[in-house]
Amino acid sequence: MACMRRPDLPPPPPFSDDWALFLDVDGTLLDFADAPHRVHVDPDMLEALDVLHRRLDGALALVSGRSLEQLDHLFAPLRLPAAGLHGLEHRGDGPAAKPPTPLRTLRGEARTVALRHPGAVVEDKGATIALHWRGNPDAEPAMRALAEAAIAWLPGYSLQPGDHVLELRPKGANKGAAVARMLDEAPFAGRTPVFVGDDHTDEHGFEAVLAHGGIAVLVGDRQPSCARHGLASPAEVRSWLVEAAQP
Ligand SMILES: O=P(O)(O)OC[C@H]1O[C@H](O[C@H]2O[C@H](CO)[C@@H](O)[C@H](O)[C@H]2O)[C@H](O)[C@@H](O)[C@@H]1O
Repeated sequence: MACMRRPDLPPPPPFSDDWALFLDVDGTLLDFADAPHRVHVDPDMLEALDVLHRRLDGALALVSGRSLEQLDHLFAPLRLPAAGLHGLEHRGDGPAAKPPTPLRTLRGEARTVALRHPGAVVEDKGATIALHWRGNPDAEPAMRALAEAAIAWLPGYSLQPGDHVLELRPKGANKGAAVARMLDEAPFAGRTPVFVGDDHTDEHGFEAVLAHGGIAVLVGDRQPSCARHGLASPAEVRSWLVEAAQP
């Protein structure tokens, strides 16, 4: 896949009712906040998502690093199709495996570090754990050191870098595999897939939709990227959705 520096990406083509729309959440639909629970969910965007979900006959999904539980809480009263934990969690699958003991040990140690660095956050998502330092960048070295030491005791786990965060999560699943899985099923199958995302983990989603003849839309200016279309910011994504939802 040719992933290049493309500084000036054109906006996505006009919205089409034959799309299957896959949307990343943080940094795409939502502006970043100092901590995961401090994000604001724009009510106009929620209404637009509801309209577009129905207009696409259900083929609109959230594809996020957050858990399904978090997504349903944030996007309530909507309960959209979704893949959580970077593709690890799918609706209808059984409960995720219990977190291994070293992950629970790490959680305790990371909470101690966070207490020493007010603003740092330990986000426990069950099978995965995210160590955040956006609210206190001084916590980054200690959080990194903890995560890097813990990974040696976590066979089957990998370190997932993100935006001011390092996550420990089971290997294997990614957003591209989640998109491919949904594209095999109704109501997504047979539609033109479109993935909108901002982060490194979204590149897997971009590759999956491009492999199906679809459209990849990068939010922001991270480079290099496989995306061939772009929107400048989450605010621009929200305006784009609200406009597309007009009758
Ligand atoms: O795949 P995404 O939907 O983009 O989720 C990626 C991670 O997003 C969240 O963390 C990020 O957003 C927080 C709120 O703005 C911010 O405080 C943090 O610095 C960002 O990394 C979420 O908390 C994670 O669980 C997701 O994996």
